[in-house]
Formats: sequence, C-alpha cells, structure tokens
Amino acid sequence: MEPGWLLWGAAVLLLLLHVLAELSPAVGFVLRLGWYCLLCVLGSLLAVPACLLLNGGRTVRNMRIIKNIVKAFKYFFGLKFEVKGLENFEVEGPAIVVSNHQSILDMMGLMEVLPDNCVQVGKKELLYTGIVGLIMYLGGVIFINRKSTTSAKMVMSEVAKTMVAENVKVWVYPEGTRNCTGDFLPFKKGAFHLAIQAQVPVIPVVYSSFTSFYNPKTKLFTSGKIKVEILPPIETKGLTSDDVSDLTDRCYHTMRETFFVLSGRPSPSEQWGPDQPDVWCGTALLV
Ligand SMILES: CCCCC/C=C\C/C=C\CCCCCCCC(=O)SCCNC(=O)CCNC(=O)[C@H](O)C(C)(C)COP(=O)(O)OP(=O)(O)OC[C@H]1O[C@@H](n2cnc3c(N)ncnc32)[C@H](O)[C@@H]1OP(=O)(O)O
Ligand SMILES: CCCCCCCC/C=C\CCCCCCCC(=O)OC[C@@H](O)COP(=O)(O)O
Repeated sequence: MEPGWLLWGAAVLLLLLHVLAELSPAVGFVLRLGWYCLLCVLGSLLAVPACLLLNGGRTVRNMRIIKNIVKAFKYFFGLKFEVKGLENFEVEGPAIVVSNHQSILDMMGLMEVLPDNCVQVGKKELLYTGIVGLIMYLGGVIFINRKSTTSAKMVMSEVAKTMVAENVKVWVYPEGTRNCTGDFLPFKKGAFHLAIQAQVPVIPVVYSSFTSFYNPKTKLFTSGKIKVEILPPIETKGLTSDDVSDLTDRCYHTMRETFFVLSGRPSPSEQWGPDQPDVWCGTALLV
C-alpha cells in the first residue's frame, strides 16, 4: 500500500476515534486508557535500547531516562501537576518514600517528582507485562510476591541492607494496591519496617484525589490538575520494631489530612470513609 493512503487511513481512523470518544464517555475512557498503555509500550520501546546502550543493564541510573520519557505523557491527557515541597527530598543518603496509589496513571505523578537514585517496590506481576516489565526491571524496580508474606518480607529485609550500602531511596505504596475511592486504605507496615530496619527517614508524598477527572466507575477520564505535596522527612534513628505501628499511624494520619486539604475536601474528622467504596481503579491486564 502507498504511504499516502496509509496516512489518510490513519487520519480518518483518528478522526473516527475522536468522534466516538466525544459521543460516548465510556468509549472515550477506554480509548484514553488504551492510549496510555500504548504510550507506556512505545516509551519502553524507546527507553530499553537507551538504557542498555547508556548504562549497560539493570541500574537505578536508568530511572532518569524513564523519568524523562514518562514526564511527556501528561501533555497527551491535559494533566497538570502542581508540586510543593520538592526540597524535602534533599535528605543526605537513603530514605523510604511513601505515597498514596490511586491508579495506573500514578506513574505520571511518580515520574513528575521522582528524586535521583530512587527505585520503587512493585508487585511481581508487573514484570510480565512484556516490554513495560522489561523497562521496570532495567530501572531497578524491586518486585515482591504479594501472595507470599514470607517471601515479600525477605525481599524487603534484603532491600533494607542494600539501600544503605548503595545509597538508594525506595518508593513504596503502603496501601499495597490501587485505590481510587477518594480516601486512603489502611497502610500496610512493610515500608515502615524497612525504614526502621535501615534506620532511614520516611518521606511522605501525597497526591490529591483523581476522582474529579478520573473515575473508572463512571468511565470518566478528562483533563485535570493534580496537586502533589512532598512532606518533611520523618526520622527513624533510634526507633525499634516496637515503634512500627506508631510510625505507620503517624504517616497515615499526616498524609490523609494532607490528602483532604490538597483535594479541597472537608477534613477527615468531618466525614466518614470512602465516598465511592467500590470504585475499581485498574485495567484487567494488571491483576
Ligand atoms: C519509558 C516508559 C515507561 C513506561 C512506564 C513503565 C515503567 C516505569 C518504571 C517504573 C515505575 C514502577 C512503578 C511500580 C509501581 C508498583 C506499584 C505496586 O505494585 S503497589 C503493590 C506492591 N507494593 C506493596 O504491596 C507495598 C506495600 N505492602 C507492604 O508493605 C506489605 O506489608 C508486604 C511487605 C508486601 C507484606 O504484605 P502482606 O499483605 O503479605 O502482609 P502484611 O502487610 O499483613 O504483614 C504481615 C505481618 O508482617 C509484618 N511485616 C511486614 N513487612 C515486614 C518486614 N519487612 N519485616 C518484618 N515484619 C514485616 C507486618 O507488620 C505484619 O505483622 P503485624 O500484623 O504483627 O503487624
Ligand atoms: C506478554 C504480555 C503482554 C502484556 C502487555 C501489557 C501491556 C501493558 C501496558 C501498559 C501498562 C501500563 C503499566 C503502568 C504500570 C502501572 C503500575 C501500577 O500501577 O500497577 C498496579 C499495582 O501497583 C497495584 O496493582 P493492583 O491495584 O493491586 O492490581
């Protein structure tokens, strides 16, 4: 087929998709989410050779390459980030970063603020998403098996040693799963065990609620603004395993309070629970 016809075909297809998306929010939602996944695949196709050529294999240095590519994604979706407190990342040495996790779109918010030398903890299933899994592996993502507490704890304990030896920050989503309910899930304690075992500070990062522009239940995915706040580090020097619960609670309450402020919603004490408890925030692929 002639290239001219191909271009015409692509233009007509894009126009059709655009009209469909405008006519039906559900179609628009699926198309936008599909486009996001396609961007992740295309970005990975670009990043994998760059990471291999420039850094030779699996290393946290690859996160810079990944970050620079992913930071461009927001323009395709009309998303704006307003970031406060970046200076709080400037701690000497390693740290545990904890943040709320609403959707697979969080990847964009993550890369918007990701400090140097920082890797994320992710579920091992992500490793099997083809080229996207490969780029995560090359970026140094630490994969855990959520179906085995013993194995997840062993991996985390190993991380406590290596992050100090290699001066790396580790980003954990303490809710342990995506949650787009407009509130927080209870925090799991792995991140806080890790911080105390390594005697490194915890840096909380809060993203405002996505529910005004992204809601899988109502098939909403439009442009929007996300407020991000990096809170001051919480020291763990001298804390022991007895302090894990207190540290977890402290982070949870500070972050949840900040979440409601950033989201322009009444403070937690004035309301109860999630506003849409059964909102599911994912794609079937990422089970
Ligand atoms: C260029 C284009 C690129 C395109 C884009 C692609 C890629 C970009 C690259 C990188 C970005 C990657 C982003 C990845 C995001 C991934 C997000 C996720 O996958 S979130 C899901 C996975 N993460 C987590 O689950 C972390 C949070 N979970 C925990 O911390 C858990 O505690 C756990 C360690 C996983 C264990 O969980 P489990 O449910 O099995 O058990 P419990 O939490 O109930 O704990 C049981 C018990 O054990 C105690 N505990 C926990 N951890 C420890 C520990 N380390 N040491 C000792 N004890 C531990 C815990 O306190 C409980 O005891 P108790 O009840 O007595 O308190
Ligand atoms: C050979 C297999 C081919 C599969 C191709 C899959 C292509 C997938 C393409 C793009 C996927 C975008 C990946 C973005 C990564 C987002 C990470 C993420 O947010 O994972 C969710 C995880 O935190 C929690 O999972 P659950 O909420 O518990 O579930």
